[in-house]
Amino acid sequence: MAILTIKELTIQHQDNTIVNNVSLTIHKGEWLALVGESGSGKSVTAAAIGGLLPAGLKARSGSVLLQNQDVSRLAEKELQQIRGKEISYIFQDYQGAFTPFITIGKQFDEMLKTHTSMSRKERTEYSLLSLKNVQLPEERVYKSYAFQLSGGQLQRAAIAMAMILKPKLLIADEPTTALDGMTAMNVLELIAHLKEQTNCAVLLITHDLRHVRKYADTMAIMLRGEIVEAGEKGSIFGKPQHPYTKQLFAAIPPLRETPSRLLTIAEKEAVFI
Ligand SMILES: Nc1ncnc2c1ncn2[C@@H]1O[C@H](COP(=O)(O)OP(=O)(O)OP(=O)(O)O)[C@@H](O)[C@H]1O
Repeated sequence: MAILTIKELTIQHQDNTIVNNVSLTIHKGEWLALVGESGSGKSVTAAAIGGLLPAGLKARSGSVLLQNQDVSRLAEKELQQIRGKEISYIFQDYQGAFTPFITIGKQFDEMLKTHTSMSRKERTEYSLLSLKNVQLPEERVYKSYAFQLSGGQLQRAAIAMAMILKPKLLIADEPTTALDGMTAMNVLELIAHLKEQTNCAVLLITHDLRHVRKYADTMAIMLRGEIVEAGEKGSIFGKPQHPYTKQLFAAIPPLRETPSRLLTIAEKEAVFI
């Protein structure tokens, strides 16, 4: 079942076309990786899905269907209902997921208060459970402010919050770029685990082809605002068609020459393919 269908989406900034005629489909439980050079329009496309286009950018044509609902036609108030509940985002800037001077617990509570009819007790219990589910010390994190947590902990908390309402689609825009290799792997493992638990669809924007190789089912490659190639990960890695895709794969560094005994298990797993 298709969860997200983007049809011929074109986004403009003044007279510049930023995203040109982009079409994409992601099915229930599917993990799609969107890759491509910097500035190719990946984040703008992702932002358009939830109606989060920055000021000055405008969808000129096309549609964004969440199942059968065209979310590109919705007013901001309706979009607010959908964001968090049906479509959730996590970003590279995990600090930005939380308001600095409100405890993490209070922010979880507000989210549940806005979107569910849970009682206060249920909300607290469910928030604690969600934090525990992402392997955080739930009582402590619940009472903490964002600045009291490490980067890895904060990204886990951001993921827990993004998943708390069991969205149909999780959009992860370079969620590991600001994290060290080991923490990045753990965060992706966590997303994979939550995806298994909820069977949500995942749209992952990344520059790291190791992560695509390991986690994605399908992939799409963007170049200068257009999708130049899309399909099953295996067939694209096995037989890339577009010259840009070939160039992208050719740029993957060869296996590190570090003696294997010096690599930790996580690093071994993370070695470029
Ligand atoms: N608010 C804005 N106003 C004008 N142009 C913008 C704005 N936001 C993004 N752009 C332009 O849109 C284009 C696509 O940007 P986008 O952030 O989607 O690229 P990207 O593929 O996600 O890049 P990266 O991998 O570096 O994050 C870029 O040329 C960028 O300069």
